[in-house]
Amino acid sequence: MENARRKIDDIDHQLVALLEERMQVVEEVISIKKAQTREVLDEDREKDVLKKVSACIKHKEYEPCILAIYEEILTVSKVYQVKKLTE
Ligand SMILES: C=C(O[C@@H]1C=C(C(=O)O)C=C[C@H]1O)C(=O)O
Repeated sequence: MENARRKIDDIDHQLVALLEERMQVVEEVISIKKAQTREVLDEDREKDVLKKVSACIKHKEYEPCILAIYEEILTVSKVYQVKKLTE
């Protein structure tokens, strides 16, 4: 059990770094949307993101789990953008 949990802790460490990196790019998107007065929601882009994510998944049995996580990432990304664009 300890060994498995150590592996999960290590993966979480990597995931957090990548999520922080993703949010930093979202900051760039916020600046562009502000400058171009564009909507936060871009449904076509979201469909494309989810399509690309699905295509990366090697173990198809994990697809529903990973897509559920991604739906949440997209939601949180939009909530953050709306907050930053309205404050
Ligand atoms: C980041 C963007 O804003 C929103 C959030 C997205 C994301 O986090 O990937 C994708 C599309 C948009 O609904 C974007 O437009 O690229």
